[in-house]
Amino acid sequence: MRALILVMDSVGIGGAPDAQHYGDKGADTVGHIADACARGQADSEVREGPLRLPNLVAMGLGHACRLATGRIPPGLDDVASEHFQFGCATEMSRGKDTPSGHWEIAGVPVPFEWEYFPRTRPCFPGELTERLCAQARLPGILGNCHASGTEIIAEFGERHMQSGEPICYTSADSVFQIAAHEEAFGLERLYEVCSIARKLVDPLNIGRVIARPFIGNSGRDFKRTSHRRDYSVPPPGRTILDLAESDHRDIVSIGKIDDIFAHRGTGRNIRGDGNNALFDATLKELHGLADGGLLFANFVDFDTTYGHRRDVKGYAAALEAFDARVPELLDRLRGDDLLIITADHGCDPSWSGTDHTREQVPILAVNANWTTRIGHRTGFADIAASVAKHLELPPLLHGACF
Ligand SMILES: O=P(O)(O)O[C@H]1O[C@H](CO)[C@@H](O)[C@H]1O
Ligand SMILES: [Mn+2]
Ligand SMILES: [Mn+2]
Repeated sequence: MRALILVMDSVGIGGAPDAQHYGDKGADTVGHIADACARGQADSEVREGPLRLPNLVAMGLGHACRLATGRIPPGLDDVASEHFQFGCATEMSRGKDTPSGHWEIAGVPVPFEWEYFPRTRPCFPGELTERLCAQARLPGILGNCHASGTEIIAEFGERHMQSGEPICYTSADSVFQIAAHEEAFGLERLYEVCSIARKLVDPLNIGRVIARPFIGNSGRDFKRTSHRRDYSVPPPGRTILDLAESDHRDIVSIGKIDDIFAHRGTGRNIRGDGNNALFDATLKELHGLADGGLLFANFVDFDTTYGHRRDVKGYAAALEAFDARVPELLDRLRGDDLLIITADHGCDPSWSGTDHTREQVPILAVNANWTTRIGHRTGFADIAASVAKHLELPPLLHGACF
């Protein structure tokens, strides 16, 4: 009896009742990708035609979409197998960011409002910039605005390599992001600057500082590397990971889960460069996961490589690639294991801007002993509540078991 939570980062399914407060009314990551595919607008060298996700659809993805928005997106209308349970969930936390989504999945909705940096230029308070430069011995910073991470390194990367000023930017999330060249500036040096920044933004109630290292020689070929690191504040309550740790369970975190939970209760952490490598790591670690253990994985490419880049074709291909690997996972499950595939927020690649979108998320579950319908859940915390019950851990403060 083990439990697995797989988060497809940003794979929202639309229909958030409060989406209009975020400027996201109508945003629908999976739905709009499926629409573009059906129109033949997502054909590429690696895929073509309608969106094909036979395995996730068999798990109930199409029906989860219908629960959220009232319609099954084109291509996802096959029957769900009775071996699986499906549902959808609205988020209770007010942030549509990665930590808020993951913490809520883990049983801790965010009870407060994050602070955000304004859409001005400069976006960071002068005092913060001055302190950072003084404490980290920097000649200055570049950027100092809201930006897309790939666009801003193309714009300022070369100047950064010459001057040694890191590129600092933010987004609609509560983040202070620092991009620097891995060789010219140095990876360890970047991490050091981020640690200093983390302390400086603590009193400002900023959720994360993010190191964004890149390589390359010019604006035309700069490429971000997998050495990204997130400096998050710890979750504001006991998560399913904390419960499992207190009970000495075997815990494995895959990908950036470890950073998102500020290394609390995250057990053995395995990194991987891209969704495929993360899937390999998930399969490998599942093999060694002890009875009563918990595996928590994040698949970041959907969000970082396609959602924020507003790359519909790439996102469609990434969904199909993930889907194609689902049977490998199902084959390796034991009869009494619980698997939940879900998401933390949306990032509709057809939407304006480059930020996340407020959406509902799918809950696709497999557990041989379950017959209950998951249906429409208020709050992602029902996932943790159900995992706690399954693993025979004490109940969490929030959430109701499916
Ligand atoms: O544009 P990039 O650098 O990918 O940044 C994105 O990634 C951040 C953290 O996930 C988000 O806040 C968003 O701004
Ligand atoms: Mn995310
Ligand atoms: Mn993101």
